[in-house]
Amino acid sequence: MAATSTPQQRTVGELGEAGILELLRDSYRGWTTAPGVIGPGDDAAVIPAPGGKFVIATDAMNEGHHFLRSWPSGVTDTGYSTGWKLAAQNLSDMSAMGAVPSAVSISLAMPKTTPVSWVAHFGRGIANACRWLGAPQTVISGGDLTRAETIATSITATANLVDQPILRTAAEDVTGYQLIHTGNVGLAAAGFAVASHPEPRHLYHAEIRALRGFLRPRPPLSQGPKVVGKVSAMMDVSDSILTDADRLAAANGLHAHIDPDWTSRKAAKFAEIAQRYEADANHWVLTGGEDYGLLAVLDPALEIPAGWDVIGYLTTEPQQRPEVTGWDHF
Ligand SMILES: Nc1ncnc2c1ncn2[C@@H]1O[C@H](COP(=O)(O)OP(=O)(O)O)[C@@H](O)[C@H]1O
Ligand SMILES: Cc1ncc(C[n+]2csc(CCOP(=O)(O)OP(=O)(O)O)c2C)c(N)n1
Ligand SMILES: [Mg+2]
Repeated sequence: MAATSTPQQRTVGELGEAGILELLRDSYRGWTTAPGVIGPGDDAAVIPAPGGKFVIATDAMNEGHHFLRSWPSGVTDTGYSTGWKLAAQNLSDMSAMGAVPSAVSISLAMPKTTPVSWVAHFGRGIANACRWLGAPQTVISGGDLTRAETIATSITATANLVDQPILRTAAEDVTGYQLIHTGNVGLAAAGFAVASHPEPRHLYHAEIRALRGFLRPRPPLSQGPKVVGKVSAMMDVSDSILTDADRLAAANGLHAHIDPDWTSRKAAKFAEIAQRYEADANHWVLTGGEDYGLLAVLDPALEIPAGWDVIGYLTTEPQQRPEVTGWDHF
């Protein structure tokens, strides 16, 4: 190791692959084993799937497109928030199928100049998201480590079904069914505005809350498995209410009507921040992504599950939409 650098300045280039792996293993110590599990260290891991089938999905977060280490507003991320958010969004996809997470496999590509502390915080963020979001049974099963010009991360998550999976397409005709939602909405978009502000400024409590929602989202993980057998279709909201409600509706050959009163009620919470950032809070609620709430389709004859809001309904009538309804990478 170079004698010239302090622990804070050390980079992964000084550690080498084996050293980085050791560091990562250390940062999520205690998360790599469980009964019946063969964890990191072999060519692949072995994870129990008691139902005979399991749920699996991948989501990536790349520097410059999903996160920055240093935002224009002066807000910085040690790596912890990136790890947290990467885990959160993958666990959210599991919950949106009505499943309980079983494992996450982590891919990390980064420049040689990446601080060692970034990697340690990244690993800690993943483990802590699993713990505090209510998925402490999740095993960190391993991953992959490579070099790249900027940091590129992804997680492949697996989960076990509690019963049948909840798909985007319902088994029955859902015309006139209610659209229900649980979780945050508009909060991450407000936080994105705060983080992106071109210069540092004093942040008020509501802005710090929004920032936290953007950097470390809190998907309502327990709600997905809880509504199995109750809702007819479901997905999580990563891109925006409008984009994702339209996707859910289209998967059922329908259109999504979103209640303007619900939008205004949600937007009212962001009135002050929106004013400060010369933004439209309604727009944050409808077109902002990254809150990872759940959107589901419910038979109007059924009781609204606790913690969910009715936000609209499915209809055969096409709906008016703004030109841009949400996030699109391309
Ligand atoms: N590179 C890929 N190869 C194959 N399928 C993909 C790829 N990228 C995305 N998909 C699939 O396309 C669908 C939509 O992806 P995405 O919009 O990322 O979903 P989500 O919002 O749930 O993360 C998913 O079923 C996903 O598995
Ligand atoms: C540096 C930076 N620029 C822009 C954004 C905003 N942003 C990036 S991805 C995204 C939405 C969802 O991401 P995606 O990768 O499409 O998730 P998926 O649909 O696959 O779950 C948003 C609003 C951000 N988080 N960070
Ligand atoms: Mg995806």
